[in-house]
Amino acid sequence: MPRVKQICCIGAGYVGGPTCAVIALKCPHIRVTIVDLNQARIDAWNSPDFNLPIYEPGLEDVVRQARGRNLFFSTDVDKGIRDADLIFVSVNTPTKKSGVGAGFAADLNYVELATRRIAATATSSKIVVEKSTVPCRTAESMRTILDANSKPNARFDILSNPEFLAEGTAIDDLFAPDRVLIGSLQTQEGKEACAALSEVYQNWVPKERILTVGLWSSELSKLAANAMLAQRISSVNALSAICEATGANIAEVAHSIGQDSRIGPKFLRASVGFGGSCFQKDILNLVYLSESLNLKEVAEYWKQVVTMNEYQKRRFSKRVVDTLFNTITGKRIAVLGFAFKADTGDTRESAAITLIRDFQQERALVNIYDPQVESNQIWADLNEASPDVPLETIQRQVSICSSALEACKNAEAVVIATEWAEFKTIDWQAVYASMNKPAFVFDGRLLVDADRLRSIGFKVTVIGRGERL
Ligand SMILES: NC(=O)C1=CN([C@@H]2O[C@H](COP(=O)(O)OP(=O)(O)OC[C@H]3O[C@@H](n4cnc5c(N)ncnc54)[C@H](O)[C@@H]3O)[C@@H](O)[C@H]2O)C=CC1
Ligand SMILES: O=C(O)[C@H]1O[C@H](OP(=O)(O)OP(=O)(O)OC[C@H]2O[C@@H](n3ccc(=O)[nH]c3=O)[C@H](O)[C@@H]2O)[C@H](O)[C@@H](O)[C@@H]1O
Repeated sequence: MPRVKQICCIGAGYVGGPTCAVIALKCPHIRVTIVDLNQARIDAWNSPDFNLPIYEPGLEDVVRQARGRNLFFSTDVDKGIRDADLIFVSVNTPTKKSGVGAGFAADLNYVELATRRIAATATSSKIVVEKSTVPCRTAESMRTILDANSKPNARFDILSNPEFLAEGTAIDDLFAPDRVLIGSLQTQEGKEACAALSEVYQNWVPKERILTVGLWSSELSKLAANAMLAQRISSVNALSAICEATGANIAEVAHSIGQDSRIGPKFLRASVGFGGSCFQKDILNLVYLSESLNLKEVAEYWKQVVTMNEYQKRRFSKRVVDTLFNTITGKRIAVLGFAFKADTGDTRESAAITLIRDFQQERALVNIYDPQVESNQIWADLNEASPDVPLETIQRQVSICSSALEACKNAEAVVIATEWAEFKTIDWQAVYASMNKPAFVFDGRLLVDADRLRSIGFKVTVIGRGERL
């Protein structure tokens, strides 16, 4: 198998952009072109002042070093495909909104369109790599489409190479991944294609961290990893409810169980609920797969992880209402953080959206502050969350603020929805002085020093702690 010289990545999103920018940085001998149908997105990747379409610590530096050298962004999808010997398919795979499997199955329309485009355009042999998260055996459908539509002389090898980066730490994750997973058919050609992709990663990833497995194992491992990570959060959040009812402290419980080396300390932080574009979507995908395989009990088991997450969000907003004397009508609530986690501007499935919708339904006034999320994104998300409420009505109830201090002014309560580091160092004394009394803080992220805030005068409620205000 010849060495990979040109890579094309279809999809310039949160995964395709950072992943292939890092490949370009680490492999100066490979020409990497990232293509997308979305002109605005490509323009942003190409912007002279590096005003990139996604916020990710360290990303700008990578793009500055590689762009124009061996990293290119383009809307010319066909040229990208034609020139490449290896093509990543890194398009979105959202949950289906209608038709068979609506609400559970992955919408593979974008993967199919990209695959058809490859078949229609390629005039020489290619390695096609599934980077998107897809249901088990998607590679088989891709093969059928490619075989039925390919031009003479074009032969395709299909690999699965799921991505495990987390937003906010994408560049660190890509520089030093726990593992790179490559799935291939166990044929001679499949193994050679796998070796060619492995060689690309070996430019910076130690060989022992590159795992090569069968195609179906690789596809399923991605869904399984996300399901198990989300399951840990739902487990710890379920325990947080018990803590609140008993006086135990979830931070102490998580620390105690995490010291067991079989459990480990990571990913045990109780929260207002997990968000992000993938956990819920991938679990629902696993639920759908299990149901299609007639594995009803397995489907129910995984579904409970999502059910618990919904319960956690509801439980938190109810606690806010209960604590504020059973009504928040006409009261001003400052929500600090709108992104689904810190260090990203991404709001997909953010718990903050559900909380704010609940507060709107209770007819509260809401002030929002987030250091990275753009106002138009916040309005779009709130509009989508309450499709029956006109945007003008939402905008009469909700204000977007440019600092935490501004958001908290004249508020009855502060709700911490995202764990941005800057919320730890707010001038809480000044916040207290500017709020109505009694001034409440609801910490949904185990972020603040509750005792210090109480000494200032705040009444503090922390997720997973049931003690006095
Ligand atoms: N966001 C994340 O942190 C992670 C996402 N994933 C998976 O990676 C995949 C991509 O996710 P994101 O990058 O977040 O999605 P995204 O929505 O940010 O980006 C996907 C891009 O693909 C483009 N696209 C769609 N169809 C196309 C076509 N036929 N030709 C050219 N461009 C096309 C869209 O315009 C969009 O810019 C999904 O399957 C997701 O589950 C995996 C690991 C992490
Ligand atoms: O497939 C994907 O999209 C990615 O999904 C997650 O990454 P991401 O969603 O970007 O971010 P996480 O750090 O996993 O956080 C997800 C959500 O869980 C929450 N969380 C995380 C950890 C924790 O202990 N508690 C907790 O509530 C976060 O605040 C956030 O809302 C996985 O961590 C990645 O490995 C995976 O590649």
